[in-house]
Amino acid sequence: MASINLHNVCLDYPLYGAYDFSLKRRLLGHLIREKGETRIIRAVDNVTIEAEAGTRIGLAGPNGSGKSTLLRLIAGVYPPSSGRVAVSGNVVPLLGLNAGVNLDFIAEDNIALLLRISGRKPTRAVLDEIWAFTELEERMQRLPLRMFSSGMLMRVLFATATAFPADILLLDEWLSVVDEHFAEKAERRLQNLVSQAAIVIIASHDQPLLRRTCTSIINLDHGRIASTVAVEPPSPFSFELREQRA
Ligand SMILES: Nc1ncnc2c1ncn2[C@@H]1O[C@H](COP(=O)(O)OP(=O)(O)OP(=O)(O)O)[C@@H](O)[C@H]1O
Repeated sequence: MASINLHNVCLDYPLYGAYDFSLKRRLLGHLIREKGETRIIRAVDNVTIEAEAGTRIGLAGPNGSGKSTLLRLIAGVYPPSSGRVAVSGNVVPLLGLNAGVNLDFIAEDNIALLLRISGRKPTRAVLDEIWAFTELEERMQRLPLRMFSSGMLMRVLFATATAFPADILLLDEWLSVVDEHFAEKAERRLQNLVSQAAIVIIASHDQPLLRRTCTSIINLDHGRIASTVAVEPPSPFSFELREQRA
């Protein structure tokens, strides 16, 4: 049974030498370093979330409020600095362009590697289906990912990550780099995957998307949960009204 339990979770990013970039500080060095200077950024601050099968959570909040970091914690990319993270079920994370690929490897090898990491066998049929979904030229399969544009790279990552259903689907806002045609096609495939997944967590600035897809929206602010809002399912009455008007 799929579940996610985060209990009082914090994530601190260490800032290695980040205070020494200014010229003044480089020249004056230790002389101007204030005592007790913070050398971390707390990106996620004391967050508790419980999700069971059927939960669809939207993560909202301004830039830098901790949405992506929270998704990475759930995906196991980062361990928490404190608190407890317990996730059960197979997780498909769609977390962005640099997630888990080697840009020097050719596209086909990257796809095979990503499939193996998620416990799937990269058979010829699976690889062909994924490549057909990308709509990229056949020959590009044998080119290193370094030669792909952002949108092309996203097509490859999206097609691979969504090739199989997931228990837990984690989505960061990332479809922005693909063109309109692929975005429409991707949203259809995504909605299909969302409907099959037990738990879905989406980080986005797109409120209508969150309201269409989620059962609740968590608003983050400086890494903390500022509020949690339940999303009302569209009432059958208003649907009937709309149908009658049409
Ligand atoms: N690798 C990193 N090293 C240091 N600090 C980081 C790192 N990644 C993110 N941060 C910091 O952590 C905080 C949260 O960032 P995060 O990317 O999780 O926010 P976000 O809500 O997803 O933002 P956006 O809406 O812009 O995507 C920010 O203050 C950011 O500067």
